[in-house]
Amino acid sequence: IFSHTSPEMWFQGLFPPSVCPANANVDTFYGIMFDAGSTGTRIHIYTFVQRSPDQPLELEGEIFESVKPGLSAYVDQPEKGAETVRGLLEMAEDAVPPSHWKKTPVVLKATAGLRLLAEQKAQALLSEVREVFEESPFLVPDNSVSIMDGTYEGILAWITVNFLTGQLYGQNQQTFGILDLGGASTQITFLPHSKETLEQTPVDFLASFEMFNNTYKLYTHSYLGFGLKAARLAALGALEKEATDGHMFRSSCLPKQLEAEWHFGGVKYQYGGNREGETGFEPCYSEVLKVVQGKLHQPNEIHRRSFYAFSYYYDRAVDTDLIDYEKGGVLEVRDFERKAKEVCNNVDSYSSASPFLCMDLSYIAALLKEGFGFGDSTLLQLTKKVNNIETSWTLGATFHLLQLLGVSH
Ligand SMILES: Nc1ncnc2c1ncn2[C@@H]1O[C@H](COP(=O)(O)OP(=O)(O)O)[C@@H](O)[C@H]1O
Ligand SMILES: [Ca+2]
Repeated sequence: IFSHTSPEMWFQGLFPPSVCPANANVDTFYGIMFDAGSTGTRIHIYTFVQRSPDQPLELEGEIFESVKPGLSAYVDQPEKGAETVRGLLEMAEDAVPPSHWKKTPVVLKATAGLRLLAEQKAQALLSEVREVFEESPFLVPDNSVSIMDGTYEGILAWITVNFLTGQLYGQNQQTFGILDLGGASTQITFLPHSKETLEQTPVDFLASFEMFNNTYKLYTHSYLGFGLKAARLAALGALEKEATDGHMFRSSCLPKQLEAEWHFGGVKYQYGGNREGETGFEPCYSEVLKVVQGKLHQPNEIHRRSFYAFSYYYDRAVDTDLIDYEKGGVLEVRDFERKAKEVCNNVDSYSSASPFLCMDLSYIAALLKEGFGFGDSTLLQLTKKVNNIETSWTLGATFHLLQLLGVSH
């Protein structure tokens, strides 16, 4: 039965991979990146292989885990917050072989949740996390625990998506823009082709960097306070008020009879439906419109670029069966508005899913159309994973980290 097998084939199977001559030079590297988001903390453990010293690293796989709530919910209990990081880091001890621990870097970058906290409180949280890192067996680079600048959030997510879809190397590069809708902030990033865009854009919306022997000048901006959950508070009028305690914030986007409370960023809010007044899509849309109208820069060129959208764009599209949770899909901007009408005009029958569904969908429609200025028929690619890797800024950040440490070229 082995007569068709050549001798080389025979021997190949006999060598364990690490001593097999064909693989003699293969090196494995690991990188651990924490995303301390406003609604949750996530660990991404990436595995890379290098087939020979003169070849680039290849991404082999990712292990991903997350916990809720995010660090900012522990604003007055920093040690407890850091414990959530410790729990996730223990997973990394199982995922990375002990022989590699000392050279595997671990980094945490916090986003909008911590940007919104008082400086001192945010620093207290970060310093507790630093202690957890120092006690771990991993490599802790300088400045390994920090709040990330919003500009990087956009650039790094852009790198991730365009790397995973194969746009950053080889011929025929047609990069995709990205739209990320977090809890507290939202990002838009794309590679402008036209000179007009570069001329008409405020300089702090443009960022240049080098990657894989190319120079890119990206349009990118992170809007703090325009994430989905921050937008809920803005729509409810809860951001203008000094004392939120005991005040009931009402909205035409919520089920009429609803009264409930909600915790975000360590603050408790009470909210409810418009018992006396109107409810439904029309009044709701004008509420959320006030949050975005005239507040965002509208680059003309977005009408001619293709965009990937993720985070809450993805989650709310899944919640309303616009796309499949596993497969994602392609939507038009108008699909969000259509769903918003459907949900808002029957808000009571959807309230078991989430009382905020009408408000969230209306906000997404308003953000896309009146905020960024997208057309009704603009196509959005909704994706959670590409080739089984999460479409998160964390991969771009890990590339950058390995480059800084001299592990990759
Ligand atoms: N690794 C991930 N893959 C896909 N979606 C993610 C990932 N991490 C976070 N999200 C999504 O991001 C949204 C929450 O944003 P978050 O990161 O907590 O806030 P912010 O970016 O404003 O700090 C949620 O929709 C969540 O599903
Ligand atoms: Ca995020």
